[in-house]
Amino acid sequence: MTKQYDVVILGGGVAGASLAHSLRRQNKTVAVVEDNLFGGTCPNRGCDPKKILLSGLEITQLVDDMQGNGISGRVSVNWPDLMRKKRQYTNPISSATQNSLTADGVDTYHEHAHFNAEGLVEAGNEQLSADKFVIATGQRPSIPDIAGHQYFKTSTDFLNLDEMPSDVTFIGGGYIGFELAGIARAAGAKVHLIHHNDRPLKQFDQQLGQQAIDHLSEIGIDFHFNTEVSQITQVGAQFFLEGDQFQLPTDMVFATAGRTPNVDTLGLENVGVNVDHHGVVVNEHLQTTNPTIFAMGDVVSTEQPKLTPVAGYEAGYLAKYFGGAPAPIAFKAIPTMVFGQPSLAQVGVPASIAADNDQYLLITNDMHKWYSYHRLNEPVAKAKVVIDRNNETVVGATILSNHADYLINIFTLMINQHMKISDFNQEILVYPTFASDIQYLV
Ligand SMILES: Cc1cc2nc3c(=O)[nH]c(=O)nc-3n(C[C@H](O)[C@H](O)[C@H](O)COP(=O)(O)OP(=O)(O)OC[C@H]3O[C@@H](n4cnc5c(N)ncnc54)[C@H](O)[C@@H]3O)c2cc1C
Ligand SMILES: NC(=O)c1ccc[n+]([C@@H]2O[C@H](COP(=O)([O-])OP(=O)(O)OC[C@H]3O[C@@H](n4cnc5c(N)ncnc54)[C@H](O)[C@@H]3O)[C@@H](O)[C@H]2O)c1
Repeated sequence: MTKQYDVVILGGGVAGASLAHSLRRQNKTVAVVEDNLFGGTCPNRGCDPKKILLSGLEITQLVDDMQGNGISGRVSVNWPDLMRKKRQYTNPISSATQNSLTADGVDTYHEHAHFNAEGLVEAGNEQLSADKFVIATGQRPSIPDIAGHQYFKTSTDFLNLDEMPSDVTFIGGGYIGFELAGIARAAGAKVHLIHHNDRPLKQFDQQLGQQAIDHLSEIGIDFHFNTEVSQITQVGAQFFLEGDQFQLPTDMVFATAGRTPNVDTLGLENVGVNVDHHGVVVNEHLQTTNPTIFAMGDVVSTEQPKLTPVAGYEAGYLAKYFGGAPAPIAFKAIPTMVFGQPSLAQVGVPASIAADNDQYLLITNDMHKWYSYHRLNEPVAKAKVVIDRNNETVVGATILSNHADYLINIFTLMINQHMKISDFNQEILVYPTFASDIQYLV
């Protein structure tokens, strides 16, 4: 028998679960179909577990930085213990998310969802019909198609490692490669990061990106740029990576070469939903080429970065749109950050654009001797701030520092609220803090 809903959501991740709760507040009948862990990537195998493991890097680095400045004696990461803490956090997530949906009146199906030839969603033995369907199936790690690709591990495997191997290699120098490399290094592994060109972290300011790489090289990460790995072979307990004039033995190799939208097994050809290389094609209402089917979160092919707050924002948009608000979706400036020691964060107009345009004033500061950074002996702390000369507002910022997260969020507020620098400087902020330093940065 076919079950009828107002809205059926494919994927119970960040976007799917959030939309389902919002629609229940409008008294809509809702079903969520999830084939893996409810809660999706971020809390189970992404942002949150990663950041628990990152605490090993934060704490060991802080203690290292302070040696000879009132702190003596090193600390080390106990990986199995840190992993236990991570699992204490992640293990309950899926059932808690599913229970919370059910308690809110959402029907949940723990099945793989796909559209059948009749245009209904099949979830195991059930057929689900709806006024509107929403695709929120996210992305999965891309595995480079090379000989021996079966030996690749993924970020999901990394975030669940019982033991940290002595020697690990990441192929792909983006967010995930850099973040996991820092975590592995702090846990005592010899770390290699291989990137196929000379422009890793391509979304970020090149100069500050290079300074992050210089620092990570100093703490022992081996970077191999302009290097294509074409083959992986297993030799005993190790893996042997080979490319043109390149050979590297390693204990474990991780594919961190991007992510692929989960669209291939959804039966989208049955319902006339167009996809491209980046995901589901949508219009300014997140509506696909089939007017009854919408898409949101990581699975959509849009220029916005694929991040948890973006997925949540899109879910919020669709809840309002389904509730009768007709405005197209609009995005403000979205901050992004590679977590590490230091972290690299960016929002708004990039420094590279500002440097060639008279409309903008580009202010660059080395802050590592400033009081807040000096106090903790931070080795690297730099900022590039872009100011619009026409109205004296901040329009862009890139920060390289252990505390970039604090600063980038404040710059995001200033940018999106079009706050004049003179108004910001009138605020009385807690001193001495990284936030109060912003008044010296602009
Ligand atoms: C290692 C890592 C670290 C990250 N760190 C950060 C970070 O620090 N900050 C940040 O903002 N973002 C981070 N992200 C990105 C963030 O996790 C995603 O942007 C976010 O999870 C997207 O939410 P979503 O709901 O669109 O997709 P997801 O959370 O991936 O949810 C999609 C769900 O759909 C399910 N699904 C897929 N196909 C089907 C199907 N056919 N039927 C039923 N269910 C299906 C999946 O199992 C999944 O649960 C990270 C990602 C990774 C991998
Ligand atoms: N802190 C965060 O917010 C955060 C953290 C992790 C992930 N994410 C999200 O997850 C997405 C995916 O992250 P990612 O790091 O996997 O992808 P990415 O696109 O950021 O980086 C992958 C890199 O690998 C390179 N590459 C591709 N094929 C390669 C090959 N064969 N050999 C060597 N290098 C290769 C690409 O040029 C690219 O620079 C991000 O775009 C982001 O949306 C966000």
